[in-house]
Order: sequence, then structure tokens, then C-alpha cells
Amino acid sequence: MSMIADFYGGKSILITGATGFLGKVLMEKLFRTSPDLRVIYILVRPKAGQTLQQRVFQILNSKLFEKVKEVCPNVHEKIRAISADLNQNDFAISMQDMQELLSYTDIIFHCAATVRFDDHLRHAVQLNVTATQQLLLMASQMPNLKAFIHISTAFSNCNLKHIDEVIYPCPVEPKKIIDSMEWLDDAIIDEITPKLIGDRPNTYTYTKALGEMVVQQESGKLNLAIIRPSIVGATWQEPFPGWVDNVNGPTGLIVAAGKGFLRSIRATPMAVADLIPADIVVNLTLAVGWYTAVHRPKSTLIYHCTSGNLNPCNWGKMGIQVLATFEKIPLERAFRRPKADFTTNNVTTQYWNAVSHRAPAIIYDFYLRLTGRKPRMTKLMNRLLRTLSMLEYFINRSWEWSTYNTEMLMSKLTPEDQRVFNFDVRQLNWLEYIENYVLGVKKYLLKEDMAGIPEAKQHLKRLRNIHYLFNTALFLIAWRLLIARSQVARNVWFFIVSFCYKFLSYFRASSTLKV
Ligand SMILES: CCCCCCCCCCCCCCCCCCCCCC(=O)SCCNC(=O)CCNC(=O)[C@H](O)C(C)(C)COP(=O)(O)OP(=O)(O)OC[C@H]1O[C@@H](n2cnc3c(N)ncnc32)[C@H](O)[C@@H]1OP(=O)(O)O
Ligand SMILES: NC(=O)C1=CN([C@@H]2O[C@H](COP(=O)(O)OP(=O)(O)OC[C@H]3O[C@@H](n4cnc5c(N)ncnc54)[C@H](OP(=O)(O)O)[C@@H]3O)[C@@H](O)[C@H]2O)C=CC1
Repeated sequence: MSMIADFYGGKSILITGATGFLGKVLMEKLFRTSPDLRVIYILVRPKAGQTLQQRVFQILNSKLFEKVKEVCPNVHEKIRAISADLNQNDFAISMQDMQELLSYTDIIFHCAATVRFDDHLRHAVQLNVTATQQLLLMASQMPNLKAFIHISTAFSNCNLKHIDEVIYPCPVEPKKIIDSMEWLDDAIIDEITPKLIGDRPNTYTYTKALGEMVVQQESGKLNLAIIRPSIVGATWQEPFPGWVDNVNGPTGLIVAAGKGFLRSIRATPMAVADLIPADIVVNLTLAVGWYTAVHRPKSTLIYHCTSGNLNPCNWGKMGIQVLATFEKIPLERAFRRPKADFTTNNVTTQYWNAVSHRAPAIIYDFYLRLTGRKPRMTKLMNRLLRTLSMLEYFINRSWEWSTYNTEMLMSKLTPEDQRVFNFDVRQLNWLEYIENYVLGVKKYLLKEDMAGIPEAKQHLKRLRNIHYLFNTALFLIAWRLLIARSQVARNVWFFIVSFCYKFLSYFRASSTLKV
């Protein structure tokens, strides 16, 4: 019997960010392992023309929730979507809904955040700091609340090289930042942003660090814990390998590599690729929820959910495995054959960006124009280059995260819980995981049919032939132009031709003599 699964039975759980990548995996696991839980409240905003109910319906009817329906057929009744916008005061929750939340909630998992690296500081502060503060205030009014679990990121202190499971204070107090966002105008905020974020690379990591400080400062009598995952990737095992449904982190670059857009990337091949599968993050989160509620540690514990110190993989190994998988299982309608390499300095990066990213896009757009279609490749390539520049910081450095609390928690679990809520990253085989990740990208994100693989391979063969043809034509044209204009080139050409002729004559003569 799993103690953790048993603990969540009969509980009312509030999840923010439940429509996000991690939130969905968290909900799925909760329903699958504790189908007798009372209710999961999710704070959802209407989005992209969809009502709340439509959003929930879409999630519950997705492939991810197939297994849930077997063990928890009345899942629709156990999920209660509450209209909320975390950017608004009191989250714009109706009085009635607020009363229900305050009266019944037993556990809170706070996953919602803006994960955009380039978000405007005002918006990033609003969601990652102010909303966290407001949620803590709400939590302090919940008489039944047993634990509040805050999802942060292992990169909240990425300005340090070695990071312990402690909160590192930022120079300016979060409260001052929150206040100043209310009266400063956008232009001034833009001006002070670089100074505020200091040696962090973006507003995301900075505001996540401020969010942690808020959790610490507003803890009061609450039972709190913070989880810091590194780069969350597709699922490892549960509910099935390779599930992923958005392009954040490495996923977008895997797609770009598979489609042949991504040809080179500025990265340090030996730097640690601190990826962590989403199901490991979720298993740790649920174990932390149980531990915090039942054992009530005296202080707020921070748990690093990282892979680098226990089972490291590097970007070089990951890149090779991604490309090897695309060789066997290509994506449909690729732009070019999947082939990419790492560059290590600015000059080579600029060169390859011009030659293998920008030039083919310009040529393709020219072809589209000639055939009466709208050019789109240059725009797409510019977006890819922008994304690459945003991610570069994280693929050219390595960090060390201590995992004392995470290992301590593992030792507290029963063997059954260690199996059901497995977060032991040492058991993960990277090559197998990356292969399943790539397959998952094809199946669940791009929704491509496996029956289309022979056609995709045929398409790659056609692309290879076009590539050879194009290169040969380019060489011949260049050479023709050169020998037409340069006496030296003509001399070299005649020398090579006569040398080849002599060599062939000699070869023919000597083989005749032997006979
Ligand atoms: C041998 C060589 C082999 C090579 C083989 C290849 C192997 C693979 C190698 C692996 C190296 C992995 C490195 C990972 C490092 C991750 C570190 C994370 C650390 C922190 C982790 C966290 O704690 S937190 C989660 C991370 N948080 C994000 O990861 C958000 C990023 N994102 C944005 O900050 C905005 O997105 C941004 C980009 C500003 C655009 O912003 P923007 O306004 O210009 O445009 P939009 O956002 O509207 O997006 C416009 C279009 O870019 C598409 N797109 C969005 N993201 C994309 C993405 N990652 N890769 C591709 N494409 C992406 C999107 O799908 C749209 O496409 P479309 O228009 O067709 O729909
Ligand atoms: N993905 C990763 O690599 C990592 C993620 N993390 C952390 O994990 C958590 C979850 O990340 P992930 O699932 O990847 O992120 P997603 O971007 O997939 O999900 C973010 C969630 O927050 C919700 N949200 C955003 N703004 C609002 C708002 N104004 N009101 C209500 N809800 C809102 C989104 O709702 P909607 O669907 O309506 O947009 C969505 O459900 C975050 O705290 C992130 O910092 C940490 C380390 C790595």
C-alpha cells in the first residue's frame, strides 16, 4: 500500500498552472494513484477563444488522461475548474468560489508562472512574485490547509555556480519591487531592468528568485516547501514514455533539428545537460506534499530536482542521440535533412548562422516568390535564431546543485512509495530516454503518424539528391566563372586535366603489361 497515494485520498487539492505542461502531468498522476481524492480545484482563465469548460474537456480527453479514465471513470466530477486570472486582484475569483476554496482546500500546488525568458519585468513580477504573495495570503486563511508546495526553478540562482538547498536573498526586497511596479512607467522599468536582474540572464530567473523570497517571508504559520526542477523534459515512464506537448526548453530545438532548420548551435558539448523528466518532478512534488503535511518540518525545505550530480549527461551526448533517432525515425515534410553541429565561438557561430541558417532561408523564400507563394522561411529562421540566443546561456555552462533534502526524502519513503513515486534519476538511461523523447515529440506534440515513416524517409532521400545536385551546380558555375576570368585558374585547370590524363594513361599501360 502506498502511504503517499493513501494520504491524498479524500483530500481537496488546489493546483495553479494546471493547464500547463507540468500541471497536467501532476493532475494525471494524482487522479491515477489516488482516484478516491475528494476534488482537484484548478484555477483557469479562458484562453484562445475557449471557455473554461472547453479547456478542461480538452485536457481530460487528451491521450495523457487515457489511463486515468480506466481507474477513475468519474474524473469529470472530481475536477472543479475555477475561473481565475492570476494577474488580477484576488485573482478575479467570485466570492462563492473563493469561499469554497478557503473552506475546503487541504493542499496547494502552485505551478503557475510565466516561463518566458524575455517577459517584461512588470508582467513577470506580477505573475511570479505578486501572485505568489496573494496565493500565500489566501492560503493563510484556509483552516484545513496542510501544505503549500511552491514550484520554482533550479535556475533561480543561476548567477551562482554551486547552489545549495537554501534561499539566496536578492539585493532589493521583493516588496519594494512589487510596490515600484505599481507606479513606475514602462520606460523607466525597461531602463532599470538590467540593473535589477544583475548577473542573471533574464527576467524569468530573477522573478522566480524573488518569488522564493516571498515564500520565505510570508510563510507565517504555513507548512511550506519549495521544489526547484532544472530543465523539465518529456516524461520518462509515466503515464507513458516521451509525453510532451509544448516547445519550451529543449523540445523546440529538437523539433527544429528534426525538421532540418537547426544546423548549428552555440553550445559547450561537455557542459552538463541538466534535464529532468516531467514525471520525476511530479513524483517528487507529490512526495514533498505528503512529507510536508505529515512530518511538518520546522523550516521551509527546498528540494532540488536535478540530474547533473547523480546521473550527468552532456549536451554533446544528447545532440548525437537526437540526430541518431531522427535518422531512424524522421519527421514528416522536413525542410532539410537533420544535420547539426555545435559551434564554440562567436565567429564560427556567425559564419554558420549566415551560411546554414540565413542563406537557405533566403533561397527558399526566393523559390516561394517565384512560384507565387508567400515567403515565410526568413521570418521563421529569425525566430529560431532569437530563441537560440535566449537559450545559449543555459547550454554553455554547468551548475552543481546539492540534493541533500531530495535524497533525505527518498530515504524516508517505503519501498512501495519509492516504486510508485519514483524520483531516483540514477535509474534513468539517457540514450533510451532521449530516443523516447524524440519519438514523443513526433507523436504527441507534432501528432505525426508512425505509418508515415517510409514516406518521410523517401522525402529525406529526395532532399539529399537535391542537395547534391545543388552543390554540384554551384561548384560548376563558380568554376566556370573563375576560369573565364583568371589565367591562373585556367592554368591550374589544364594542369589538373593533363595530370589526370597522364595518370590514367600510365595506369592503363601498366595493367596491359601485367596481362
Ligand atoms: C550535434 C548538434 C545537435 C543538435 C540537436 C538538437 C538537440 C537539442 C539541443 C538542446 C538544447 C536545449 C537548450 C535548452 C535550454 C533550456 C534552458 C531552460 C532553463 C530554465 C528552465 C526553466 O526554469 S523554465 C522553462 C523554460 N522556458 C522556456 O523554454 C521559454 C522559452 N521561450 C521564450 O522565452 C520565448 O518563447 C522566446 C524564445 C523568447 C520567443 O518569444 P517570441 O515573442 O519571439 O515568440 P513566441 O513566444 O510567440 O514564440 C514564437 C515561436 O517560437 C517558438 N518557440 C518558443 N519557444 C521555443 C523554443 N524553446 N524552441 C524552439 N521554438 C520555440 C513558438 O512555438 C513560436 O512558434 P509559432 O509562431 O510557429 O507558434
Ligand atoms: N518547463 C520547465 O522547463 C521548467 C518549469 N519550471 C517551473 O514549473 C512551473 C510550471 O511550468 P510549465 O508547466 O513548464 O509552464 P507552462 O508555461 O506550461 O504553464 C504555465 C501555467 O501557468 C498558467 N498561467 C500563466 N499565467 C496565468 C494567469 N495570469 N492566470 C492563471 N494562470 C496562468 C498557465 O495557464 P494558461 O494555460 O492559461 O496559459 C499554465 O497553466 C513554473 O512555475 C515554472 O517556473 C521550473 C523549471 C523548469
